[in-house]
Amino acid sequence: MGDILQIQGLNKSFGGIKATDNLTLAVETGELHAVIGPNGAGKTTLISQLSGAQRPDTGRILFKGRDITALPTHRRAHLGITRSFQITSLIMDMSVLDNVALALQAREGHSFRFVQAARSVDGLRRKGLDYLDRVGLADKAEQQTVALSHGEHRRMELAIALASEAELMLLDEPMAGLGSQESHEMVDLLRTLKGKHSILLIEHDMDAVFALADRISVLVYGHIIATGTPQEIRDNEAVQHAYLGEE
Ligand SMILES: Nc1ncnc2c1ncn2[C@@H]1O[C@H](COP(=O)(O)OP(=O)(O)OP(=O)(O)O)[C@@H](O)[C@H]1O
Repeated sequence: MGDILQIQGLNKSFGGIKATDNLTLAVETGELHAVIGPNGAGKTTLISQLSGAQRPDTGRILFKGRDITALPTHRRAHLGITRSFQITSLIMDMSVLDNVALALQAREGHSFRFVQAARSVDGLRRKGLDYLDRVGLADKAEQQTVALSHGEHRRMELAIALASEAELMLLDEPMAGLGSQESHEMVDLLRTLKGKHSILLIEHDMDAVFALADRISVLVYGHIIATGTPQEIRDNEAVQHAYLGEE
């Protein structure tokens, strides 16, 4: 299938701290690739460089073979890369359906100011409801977003990510703050995306990571120390050492 994303020799420092240290990693088309690592390993800094929120000092990022290292976030989004969860995009005083409608409009390149008019268009409304249905929120469509629970907000974020129809989804800690029942539901939802989108998942919940990932890369001090299947990562001594070292 080939690689949808190639990260080549990426470096990013903050003062004396090397948050990204000669990082090389590839995400195969259609795979769910998780990046795990101890606190402060550089996961957020990596995803920020992939979304375009931060610029690497050196190194290259290729999306479908094209060098996107210097492109701003909106250009990357247009090419088919979306980042979700950690930077929330929900507008709390709008309805649940309007939030999804906004994402659909953004994809189609309309101005957000026309959301009311556009929502009345049957097609957009139907599509929005369809995405909400896929995350189990169709019955909440007309509610104010602020009235929903944290778990429901996370599912809304997923609906918005789906509405972007991105080929590459950067999922930044989708389980954060979820209870165990909600986490299970989120894992089930994310499983339904497998194969349809290429996914780079950053997540602290190891049960979720090992349940979902096709491959896992382990980041320590900004550097990938191992990449492999969940079983290979479980059995890897350097990985065990890195985690045991943390505890
Ligand atoms: N803007 C910044 N200025 C200075 N140092 C930073 C900045 N952003 C990140 N760092 C440092 O870079 C390192 C990597 O941070 P990063 O947040 O990417 O790690 P992380 O793996 O996402 O951590 P966590 O799992 O706790 O979210 C840390 O030492 C952090 O303190």
